[in-house]
Amino acid sequence: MATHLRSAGKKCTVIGGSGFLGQHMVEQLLKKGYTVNVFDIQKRFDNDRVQFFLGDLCDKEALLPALQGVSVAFHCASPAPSSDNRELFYKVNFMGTKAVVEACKEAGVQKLVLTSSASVVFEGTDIKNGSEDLPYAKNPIDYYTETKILQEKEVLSANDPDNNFFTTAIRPHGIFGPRDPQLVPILVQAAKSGKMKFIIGDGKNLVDFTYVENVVHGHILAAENLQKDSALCGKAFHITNDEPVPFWAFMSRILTGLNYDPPKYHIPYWLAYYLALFLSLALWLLSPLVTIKPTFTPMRVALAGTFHYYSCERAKRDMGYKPVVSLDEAIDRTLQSYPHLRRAKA
Ligand SMILES: NC(=O)C1=CN([C@@H]2O[C@H](COP(=O)(O)OP(=O)(O)OC[C@H]3O[C@@H](n4cnc5c(N)ncnc54)[C@H](O)[C@@H]3O)[C@@H](O)[C@H]2O)C=CC1
Ligand SMILES: CC(C)=CCC[C@@H](C)[C@H]1CC[C@H]2C3=C(CC[C@]12C)[C@@]1(C)CCC(=O)C[C@@H]1CC3
Repeated sequence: MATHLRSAGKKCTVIGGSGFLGQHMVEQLLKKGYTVNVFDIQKRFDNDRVQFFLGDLCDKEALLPALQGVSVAFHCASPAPSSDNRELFYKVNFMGTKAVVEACKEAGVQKLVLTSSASVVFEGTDIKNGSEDLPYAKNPIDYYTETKILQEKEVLSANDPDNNFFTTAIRPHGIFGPRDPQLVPILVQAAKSGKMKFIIGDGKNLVDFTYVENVVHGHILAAENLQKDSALCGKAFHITNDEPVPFWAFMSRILTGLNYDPPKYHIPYWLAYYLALFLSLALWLLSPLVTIKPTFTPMRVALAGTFHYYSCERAKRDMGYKPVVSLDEAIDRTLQSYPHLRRAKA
């Protein structure tokens, strides 16, 4: 059945709809004929076709009005990974997700689609074409990932066909695209301050970077295929561009596309990792006196220096997923969307 027919008359709520992924979700859902509510702690855009509900997702009572008459809830809210705030991650990603599940059940929402992360299985060592059968990381790379694991377990175990409540989780990796506040802006900031001179390791490590529209496509397919007895119930799915790319080739392409020099000197992975670890320990000791956010954290070094790419075969098989925008096209569109970050040519 054509997607627009299946989605006719569907009402959904995007929790975290003011964020980078959330805003792209809203745009595509509207295009596909959904009626869209946004629930978020902040309002970051205006759209007459969207009903906004401002509130904290940890508060079940605040969530309930946003979920009335809704058949699908997309939960893509999270504190930013760079906030590095353990209590906040635990409160929002774990306790808050429990409140989301409870509120969905109470409001009679039938489907809950969580935005998880492929990092839930990443421990800082190589993963090549990893499937969803990999175990959750025993030693997650940071507090953010630790609570993404708790969150995913909470949502998947809430799948309850007897009570007409179905859940699934999408695990994207390295989302990028127009309006992303993380990847390109952080990279350009690092280049401006002369910190993008080194390639960590030999530069051959393959990584998934996933264009935001492909991630959105995966979420919408998940919602439309999630139903009683479907293979999606209570399961997680990798959504990638299906084109793993050397991490440093991707970074170099973004940098050169914005007129910055690509990194060219190599630094051994272990040296970069221990330098970053030493720096974060030093900054932690100094934290009562000064707050400095380092560009190179042990987590970022691990992400930049190891293989970590994932198979999306399960999503292809069970929901008919196929990336809709190629990596080349995605990079071009992304570069064009950041004219303000482009360095003027000398
Ligand atoms: N950006 C990436 O590369 C990846 C992101 N993800 C996941 O995708 C989801 C979306 O990420 P982004 O769009 O990049 O983040 P974002 O920071 O742009 O958006 C998150 C949104 O959640 C909202 N939010 C945070 N705490 C809230 C609360 N207590 N109550 C209500 N709303 C709250 C924020 O206001 C924001 O609008 C997150 O769950 C993230 O963990 C997963 C893999 C990779
Ligand atoms: C080495 C360096 C300073 C690179 C700059 C780019 C980084 C800011 C990004 C490269 C990989 C990205 C990534 C995430 C955030 C931004 C990067 C570190 C996530 C941690 C975002 C949240 C997730 O769930 C996993 C992502 C993995 C990749």
